[in-house]
Amino acid sequence: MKEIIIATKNEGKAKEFKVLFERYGIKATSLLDLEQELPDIEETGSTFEENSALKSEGIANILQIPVMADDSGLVIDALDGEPGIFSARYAGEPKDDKKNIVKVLENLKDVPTEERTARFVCVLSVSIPGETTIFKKGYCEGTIAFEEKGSHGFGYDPIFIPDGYNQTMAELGPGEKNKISHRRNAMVQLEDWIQNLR
Ligand SMILES: O=c1nc[nH]c2c1ncn2[C@H]1C[C@H](O)[C@@H](COP(=O)(O)OP(=O)(O)OP(=O)(O)O)O1
Ligand SMILES: [Mg+2]
Repeated sequence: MKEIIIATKNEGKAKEFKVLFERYGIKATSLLDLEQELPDIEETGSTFEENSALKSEGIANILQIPVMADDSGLVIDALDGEPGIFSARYAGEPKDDKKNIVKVLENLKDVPTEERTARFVCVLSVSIPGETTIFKKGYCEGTIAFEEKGSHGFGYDPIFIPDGYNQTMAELGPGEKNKISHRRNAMVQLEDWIQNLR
């Protein structure tokens, strides 16, 4: 079976990539699956693209094989785009999904439904040693709920209601999420590259 390394230590992402790549007959291996302990890469960039490239290039340079990375986050209009690239550590270190959700709900407590628009953003980067890194960006539009609901997924899924639904991403579950997510929307743009993977 063909294999791709995903430079992530996020269990939720790793799980989704396994399912998304399985459809193409490819095994997605995350850093959580590797015996070799790889360094935590500091996300010091100022864009999703820069941070994704730091991860894919950093790990590709060490392993000397093709590596994909995902830098993603939640962009909320009423918060001028926050938490954005700071989504993982919005409520401080160490990163904590639950505290991040509490902080978003608190910041939006006086914001009415029609002004709670937001989108998930995912930038995928693929780095092959000796080649230029390629990027694909996917979005998922929605609104921020007034309370958390649902137990599937990870991160901000319990407070994100995708457009066209009246349940949160965490209520919808993986089958539906993998049809409409920002991650899926970025991945479909990589299909040609994926087909040529050896
Ligand atoms: O589908 C999603 N559903 C809910 N929340 C999500 C999603 N996608 C990204 N997010 C949130 C989680 C985290 O707060 C941040 C990603 O931060 P990001 O740096 O890309 O990932 P991370 O540090 O968790 O793992 P890693 O860098 O090892 O891939 O955006
Ligand atoms: Mg990260």
